[in-house]
Amino acid sequence: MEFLSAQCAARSAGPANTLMTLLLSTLVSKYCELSGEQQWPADYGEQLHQAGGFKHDYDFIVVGAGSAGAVVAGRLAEVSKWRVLLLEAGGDPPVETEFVAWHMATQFSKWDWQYHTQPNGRACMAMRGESCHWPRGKMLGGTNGMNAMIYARGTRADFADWAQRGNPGWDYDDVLQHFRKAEDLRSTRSDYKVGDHGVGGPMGLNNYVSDNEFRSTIRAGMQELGYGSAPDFTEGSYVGQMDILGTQDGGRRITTARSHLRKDTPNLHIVRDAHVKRINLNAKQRAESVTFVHRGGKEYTVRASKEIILAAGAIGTPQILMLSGIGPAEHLRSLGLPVKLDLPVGRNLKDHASLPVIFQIDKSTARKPTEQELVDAMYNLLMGRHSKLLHHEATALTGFINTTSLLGPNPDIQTTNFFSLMQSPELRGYVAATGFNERVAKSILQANEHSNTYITYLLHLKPFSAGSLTLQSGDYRDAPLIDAGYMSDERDVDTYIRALNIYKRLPETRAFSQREAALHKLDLEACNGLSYQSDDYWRCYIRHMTTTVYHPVGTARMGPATDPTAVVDARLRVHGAQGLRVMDASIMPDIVAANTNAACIMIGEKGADMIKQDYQQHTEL
Ligand SMILES: Cc1cc2nc3c(=O)[nH]c(=O)nc-3n(C[C@H](O)[C@H](O)[C@H](O)COP(=O)(O)OP(=O)(O)OC[C@H]3O[C@@H](n4cnc5c(N)ncnc54)[C@H](O)[C@@H]3O)c2cc1C
Repeated sequence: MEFLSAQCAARSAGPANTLMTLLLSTLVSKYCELSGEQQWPADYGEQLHQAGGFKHDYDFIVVGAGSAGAVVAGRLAEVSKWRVLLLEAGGDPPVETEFVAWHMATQFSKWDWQYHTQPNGRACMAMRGESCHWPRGKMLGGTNGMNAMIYARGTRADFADWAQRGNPGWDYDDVLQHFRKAEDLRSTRSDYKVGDHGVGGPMGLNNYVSDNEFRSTIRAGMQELGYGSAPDFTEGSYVGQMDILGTQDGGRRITTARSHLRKDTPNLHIVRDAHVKRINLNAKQRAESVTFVHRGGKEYTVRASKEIILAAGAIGTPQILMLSGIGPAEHLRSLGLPVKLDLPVGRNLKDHASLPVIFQIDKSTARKPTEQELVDAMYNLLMGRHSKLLHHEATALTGFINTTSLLGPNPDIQTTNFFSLMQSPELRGYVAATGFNERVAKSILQANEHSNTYITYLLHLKPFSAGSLTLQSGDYRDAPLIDAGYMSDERDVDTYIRALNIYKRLPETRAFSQREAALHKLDLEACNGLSYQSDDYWRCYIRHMTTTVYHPVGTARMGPATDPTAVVDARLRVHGAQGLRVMDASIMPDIVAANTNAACIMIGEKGADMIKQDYQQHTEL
């Protein structure tokens, strides 16, 4: 009572203040329940800290608890006689990672590695310093903890290409069983053909919760342009607009840390805040141990009797390999690092670029979100009711189109959609997180000043352009140098021009004109003098507005020993080394024509199965 009186001087004879106090303490305890330490497996780091060292060696050490690494560690630990150690540089995920509406909230926080690309005058030119921000998750669950959760496997053609490059066992029909092993399709819609998706696996998949009716405008507008809808994207041989599946259920995110790391696994030790510096190879190139820094202080070296598996992602894995002396010899020598194995680590970096196309809509009917709506959303969430925070406006609907042929089976552009009410805080958040320079940020927000806004992001699915990743020093704390490579091949610019010429016609459709849609002309200093919407204008627009859609892959590419671009073989073993494998986005021979998380989960499942086969172990649950 005293507390309330002091805060708001409410006159209460007693019962009102008592109830108010009860309400506040209920809200606080519900909030604390949303995300607590008890949800995750124990941190072995405390025991390590107390003991000052490890009590024994491990059979397997997995580096990185991300989309693939958590799967690998969880699956290996199913063999109860194996001792498995999982080292993760981050800690437990924050509460915002739980709910889909906050999927961008961890960017630029301590749960994000916060990488940036090198400016190169070809792309990212409307960003501050002409550099794109590349967020990567630093937590249990890795980037799966901060991603937009879209679940799409990739096309049959993607995996046929992987196999044809000399990687037996990676054709679509081979990898399908590993996708399905992880999957638990929870959607009750009739869209999904029985048997196409796995059921009963650990990773829950469902359609996003969304009541945003603008989805039907997008579907109708695209239909008028000749691009219809599709029920599912199982093999990627579909094109169309579809309500995609997500690694979430009812608006709550599911990461591989949640799906694959079980709390009651005594033979799996997980150490958080364990920043791996290097893998130590002996004279016979056998990976013997891992050296890491715990909690920013004490350094430990821990031995693996069987294998070490690197799953630190497309940036972390090549960095650790190079710091361990595995990489391009000349580059390592230039930094004074020892050369153990001369391999093209860090080359062949591929990413999906993303290009926002901005429309003003609903000029006469636009409205601002109210504070009351935000409060209601939080209150409903805490009370376990239907809440806007469980909605995913951005990606509930996704489109895949082929820009060269309306009927072409393999898409070259994917779209995700972002609808904002007038003067929306979400749009301001997006502009800040993407890192647009001041002039362009202001110009984007102008589109939202007096109207609602619709942004469609054009993702270029099969880029020819490739970049590279190198070290800036031999210090493990220094972020690597990233040349994203975007638009270094003119064919990628041409694909984008074709896509822009399709999407610029949306306002002409009946569906969009009913919503008073107009393409928003951005204030791009370098492009303003060019004829608006000409190919030259679009070229300039592309080079300025291109940013990442966060899918880097390929920096430790899979391929046979005869392939001079390959780092690991088809069983994911590092060429020339023993007891060392890579299992994460780095191994992709080429980027899949879909969001990359599903393929990373599959790589983790397949990689763990290959290890079990090699040691002739079967899963014991
Ligand atoms: C904002 C955003 C949105 C995205 N949206 C989608 C989407 O909707 N759908 C989709 O399919 N994909 C999406 N992606 C991409 C997808 O999430 C990634 O491709 C995938 O998570 C990569 O998995 P990984 O296992 O290779 O690496 P990660 O999941 O990044 O795991 C690597 C782990 O290793 C740890 N690590 C790194 N270095 C070290 C070190 N030195 N020592 C110890 N630990 C280390 C990291 O902290 C991390 O936990 C998105 C990505 C981002 C950033």
